[in-house]
Amino acid sequence: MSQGDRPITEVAAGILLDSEGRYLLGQRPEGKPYAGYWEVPGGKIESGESVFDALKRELQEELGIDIDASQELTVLEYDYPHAYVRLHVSVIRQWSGTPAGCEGQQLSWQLLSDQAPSVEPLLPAAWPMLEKLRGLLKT
Ligand SMILES: Nc1nc2c([nH]c(=O)n2[C@H]2C[C@H](O)[C@@H](COP(=O)(O)OP(=O)(O)OP(=O)(O)O)O2)c(=O)[nH]1
Repeated sequence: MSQGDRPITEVAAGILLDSEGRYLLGQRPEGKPYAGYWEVPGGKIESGESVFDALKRELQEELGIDIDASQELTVLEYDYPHAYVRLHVSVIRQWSGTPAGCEGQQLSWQLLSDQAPSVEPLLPAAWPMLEKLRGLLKT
């Protein structure tokens, strides 16, 4: 699929939410676009994969955890200089294992009640995800 003449990069992103209202951010490793920026864990959906399949795979690869279920939160599009991305964002409340930075990335748990994360910079498209999550938890 494409947006104008730009191909769309489909991405699955997963917000891990713990019982204390904290969510997890990871820092993009060197070598990727926006290296050093903080993001919600996830990555590109490969051909033939469902959003959930991609999320499960990415969370295993990046964090070393296993998930059995996720809740769809929102779909967002963002036009970066390097790519036009469509982010399928899900919330995960249960997982097995302890999240670790398997690709050498730093991780940081953040309180959702705080307006801004204590780490920066955040990928631009991560902000609207956090707003959606706050909205979901208010209802
Ligand atoms: N995971 C994630 N990606 C995001 C977020 N916000 C945002 O704009 N993106 C964009 C950045 C990238 O263009 C794309 C994700 O691709 P990626 O480079 O992390 O994917 P990947 O791990 O499969 O990468 P690759 O090394 O296989 O190329 O989505 C976010 O919060 N989390």
